[in-house]
Amino acid sequence: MVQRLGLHRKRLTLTLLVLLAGTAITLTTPPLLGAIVDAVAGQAGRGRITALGAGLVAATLVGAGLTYLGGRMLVGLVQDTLAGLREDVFDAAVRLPADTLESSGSSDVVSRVTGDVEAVSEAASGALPQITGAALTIVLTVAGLAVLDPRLALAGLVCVPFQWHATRRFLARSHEVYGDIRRLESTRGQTVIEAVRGAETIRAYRTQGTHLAELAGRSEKAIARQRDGVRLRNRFYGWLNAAEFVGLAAVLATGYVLLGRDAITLGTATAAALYFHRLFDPVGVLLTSLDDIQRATVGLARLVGVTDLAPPHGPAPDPVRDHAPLTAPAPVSVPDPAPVPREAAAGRTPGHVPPPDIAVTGVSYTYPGATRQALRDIDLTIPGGTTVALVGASGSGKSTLARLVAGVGRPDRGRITAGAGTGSRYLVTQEVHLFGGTLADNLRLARPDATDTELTAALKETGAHWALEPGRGLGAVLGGPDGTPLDDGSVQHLALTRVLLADPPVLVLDEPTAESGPATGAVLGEALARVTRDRTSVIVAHRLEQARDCDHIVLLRDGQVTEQGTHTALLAAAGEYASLWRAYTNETDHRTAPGPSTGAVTPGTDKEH
Ligand SMILES: Nc1ncnc2c1ncn2[C@@H]1O[C@H](COP(=O)(O)OP(=O)(O)OP(=O)(O)O)[C@@H](O)[C@H]1O
Repeated sequence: MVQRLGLHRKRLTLTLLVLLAGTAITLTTPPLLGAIVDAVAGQAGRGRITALGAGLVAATLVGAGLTYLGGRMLVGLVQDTLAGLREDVFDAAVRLPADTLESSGSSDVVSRVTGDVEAVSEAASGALPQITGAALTIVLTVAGLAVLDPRLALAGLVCVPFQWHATRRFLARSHEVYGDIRRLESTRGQTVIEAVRGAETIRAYRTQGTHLAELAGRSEKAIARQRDGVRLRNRFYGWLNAAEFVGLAAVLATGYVLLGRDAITLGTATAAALYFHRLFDPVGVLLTSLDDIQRATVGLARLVGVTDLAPPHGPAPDPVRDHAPLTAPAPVSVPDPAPVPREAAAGRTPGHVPPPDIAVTGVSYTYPGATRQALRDIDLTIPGGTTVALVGASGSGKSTLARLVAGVGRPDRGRITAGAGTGSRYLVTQEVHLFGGTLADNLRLARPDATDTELTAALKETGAHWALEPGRGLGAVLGGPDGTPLDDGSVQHLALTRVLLADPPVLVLDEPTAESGPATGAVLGEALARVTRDRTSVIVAHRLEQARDCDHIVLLRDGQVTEQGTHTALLAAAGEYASLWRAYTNETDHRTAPGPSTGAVTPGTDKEH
């Protein structure tokens, strides 16, 4: 912030000069009033009194005008600086590592880029000009009071110990209280967002009561802490009022004594009391602004926290080491996150960047807070350009391994490499989103510079002809309140088309083919075959049919690899995969619609990661 203000040094100097001039001119009014009192008491001529009166009016008008102008200039300067800060924060937020976003919760980041920016913005545009004006007024008024009569200035200092005590007590507690308030508000927001996102699941499991109770508990905690904040402020203001009372009483009593001894004139005593009274406002503003400053520093700390978390700009990081950053701005569960290397995007010939080998060496992983390892000592080699299917019962670790390969999260032990620092990995998760906007907008998320012809070609290549039918097309608005709703299968079809546009060398797909609508299982299967061509792909295969068509199959159980090989080899080995396949084919023989989940226990798709 200070660095950004430094960029406008000349503007800042001019602003401070205008404010200084305004304050200095305004401060001539008490001595002018004192001179009028003396002129009246000494029965001076009407001409002198009129001249003094005219001077008073002129000083008031010019002082007020300059102070107003200086304030406007300062607000403009601060707003320009804050606009830059907002851009920095937003830029950093969209580059946050995906697992950082997931572990801190999206509402925390949202509250940082909205509530916290707002707190800083309010303080900077409201409090900062006031504080600057107040500080100038205090310095010049105390100087004026000392020039008028140092004894009266000393008398006024009686109020300082009261203000000191009040401020120290306030500062000692307020940082903690305001920090708590913002944190509690953010967890309350998180509960609401989670409940809205998981509304279907909550209804299905009839846990509305538990969620409401949790929300009520969090709200009560936030309100109780807000009450503490109000109490703290009230006590602080009470002490400030007492300080003003004691100080003014001391100045008036000293003036009375000095006047009695003829040491000062009535005009000087009047000017001193006016000067002191004039200090009330700026001192009050300065000390009560501490309130805003405290809230702003809490907000600023959280904003800087966001910019510190984000990886620095520069060459695209290797997602395995540095986590895959998000490319789309909003939701946490953005399905296709990793950026596309420029060469790949520009060249866009499949295989332009040679698909690298993937090596998984001794990888173990435990979710934060979990007691059981989700993955144990996994060793895998996936040759470049081949497609590997991960199969296994629900909870065996397929999604966890897929996400680690995609660079979302780091293994606790072991390492995963995908070529020597080559390009990025592209993840399509179970939660594919339709973003508000046209079909073209939704596709260009993967490659912003794609032409309409390229978008159309990609749709045709993945067999998404339904998207180009009359009444639809690239300009059709999808998602949002005015958009055409799309079924899950079609949304996934578009996600697969995006893969083609992004053209990543490594592709990770988790549950990419839930069929529905015009995008049937067969159509999606063909699209999948097309998008995995010429890349190294890892597919979480929930239906064994998908696994059969892959080059290599890896069977997981309890976080460990129990079998691996081609479909034919695994059938010949007559092990666990072979019996799963038998069970699967028997079952599909008895059904008209294809396939159950390989997750034999619970095939749920609303599991949260
Ligand atoms: N966010 C999480 N926090 C804690 N534990 C988790 C989390 N996600 C998954 N797990 C646990 O890690 C283990 C592996 O889960 P994972 O989702 O990788 O299995 P999966 O084989 O993909 O299952 P499914 O077929 O149901 O998607 C399971 O025991 C699961 O309960």
